[in-house]
Amino acid sequence: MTVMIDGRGTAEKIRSQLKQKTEQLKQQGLEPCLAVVLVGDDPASQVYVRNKKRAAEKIGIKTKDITLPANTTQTELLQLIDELNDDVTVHAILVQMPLPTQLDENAVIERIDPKKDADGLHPENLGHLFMGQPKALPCTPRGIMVLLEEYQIPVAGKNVVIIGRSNLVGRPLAALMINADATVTVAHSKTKELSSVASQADILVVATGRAEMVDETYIKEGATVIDVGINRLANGKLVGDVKQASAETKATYLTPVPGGVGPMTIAMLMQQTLELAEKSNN
Ligand SMILES: Nc1nc2c(c(=O)[nH]1)N[C@@H](CN(C=O)c1ccc(C(=O)N[C@@H](CCC(=O)O)C(=O)O)cc1)CN2
Ligand SMILES: [Mg+2]
Repeated sequence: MTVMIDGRGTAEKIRSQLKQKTEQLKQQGLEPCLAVVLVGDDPASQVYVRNKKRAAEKIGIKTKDITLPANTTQTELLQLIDELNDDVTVHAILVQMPLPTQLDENAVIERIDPKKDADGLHPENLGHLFMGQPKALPCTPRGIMVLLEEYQIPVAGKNVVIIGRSNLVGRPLAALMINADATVTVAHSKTKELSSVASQADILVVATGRAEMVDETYIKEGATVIDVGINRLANGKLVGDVKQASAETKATYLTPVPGGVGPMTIAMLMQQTLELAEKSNN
């Protein structure tokens, strides 16, 4: 029997707690505000940004919405970020990724004031995380840790294999897992004998961006499998990086797609916005 981890339900529970928290902050005269920056017209990004604004609105977090054309220059985007950094009414800044190819994502992230880093992706915040003293955290990895906690799945001393080494998921998740006393392997496209490496995992996290790449041959009997992938097939169906039916023959816990990790990313973004607002002096 596989327990399906309910990310949607967990995210909803967190959001209702955050709503109360927001009301308290407002009573204290603090109006939390998240700046949401979207460059270009990538349809998936438009959906994610809309969902983020909707989540903020439901919780009572104000958003400052900025949509820029696809041909925006690096100078223009950096100037916008400088303005948001200087705006005392803005507590958190989010730049939706990916950016159009003419823009340098790392330089953009680096320009955000680390104290307003809603996504926790600024090198200074990643540095704190890797030193075991986290401040702002990347939202998807944080959401994964919260789901494991929610389902009381122990991490300390466990073998964790993460497939994928992105700055958004794999690398920061490795740091969070190390900080939680796991034994961590980060595998990727150049890893030899990948299915054999993966099948050592008590907790297998898959963030490859390759639809249904992982089947039961990658999974140890009784493992927890966290599927970070979101892939839309030609027939319109949304699938993860894990073949779900096949994983269910082995996994004890499994995150579905949709309704697993995705909704937690947005809930964590909301939580971080409130935390940054609270830590600010305005
Ligand atoms: N600045 C950022 N850019 C990107 C991030 C991020 O955390 N910060 N992550 C991804 C996209 N993303 C948020 O931005 C995101 C992706 C998916 C979901 C989600 O809830 N997915 C649903 C399915 C939604 C659908 O139908 O398409 C689910 O899994 O249930 C939330 C956030 C890249 N860019
Ligand atoms: Mg680029």
